[in-house]
Amino acid sequence: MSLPPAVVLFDLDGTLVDSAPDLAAAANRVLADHGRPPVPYERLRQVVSKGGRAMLAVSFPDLSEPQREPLLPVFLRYYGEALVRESTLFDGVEALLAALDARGIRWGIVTNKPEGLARGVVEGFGWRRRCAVLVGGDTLPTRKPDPAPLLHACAALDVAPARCLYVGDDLRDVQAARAAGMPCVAALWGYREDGDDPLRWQADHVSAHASQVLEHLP
Ligand SMILES: O=C(O)COP(=O)(O)O
Ligand SMILES: [Mg+2]
Repeated sequence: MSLPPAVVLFDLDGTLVDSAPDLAAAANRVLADHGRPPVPYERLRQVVSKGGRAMLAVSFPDLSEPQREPLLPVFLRYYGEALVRESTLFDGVEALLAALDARGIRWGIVTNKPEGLARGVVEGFGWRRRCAVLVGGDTLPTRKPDPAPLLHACAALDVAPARCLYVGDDLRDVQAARAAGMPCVAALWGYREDGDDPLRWQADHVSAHASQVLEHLP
């Protein structure tokens, strides 16, 4: 009996989309509102895959977490106003997605970005019809590193986790995949802070370029 076809699930920021320019612009707009100078782009870029709260922590290190919390909806609103202005695809991503489509391999997105914003990015890159499933950070009560979003995507596509491959650029992506029983690839082309070492994340595979992902299909 042949195996059912594989499905590839992707993290969004730092894996498919280099969204750092638009997210950094939103963070710097919040800083400007408070009369503060912009934070260097390279510093903001490092923490994009750790989410909006991490970007605000880098931007307002002197504020406590509760003090920063009201800034999050403002940051997300600014980002939503300019979602795919400067964001681009990482090298090799479009070719990878085209190869998956050509082979009839379904692919989808499981991100911690709020679903509405993620949907806007999907629309912005013209993927609406191609992306088989989209799970955002607020789709369910829990998000990565919890495995629930990955399992939700599997259920939506009626595929077993073991027949999927999850590709992500952050430790929590690998943790979520492992907890879901899903093979995973750590994407070395994504966002990292000094001290983050994807080779120690216990991913099944690490890839330096999107073109290598196909080699790891389950
Ligand atoms: O918005 C975030 O928290 C990061 O998004 P990601 O999960 O697509 O890297
Ligand atoms: Mg990411």
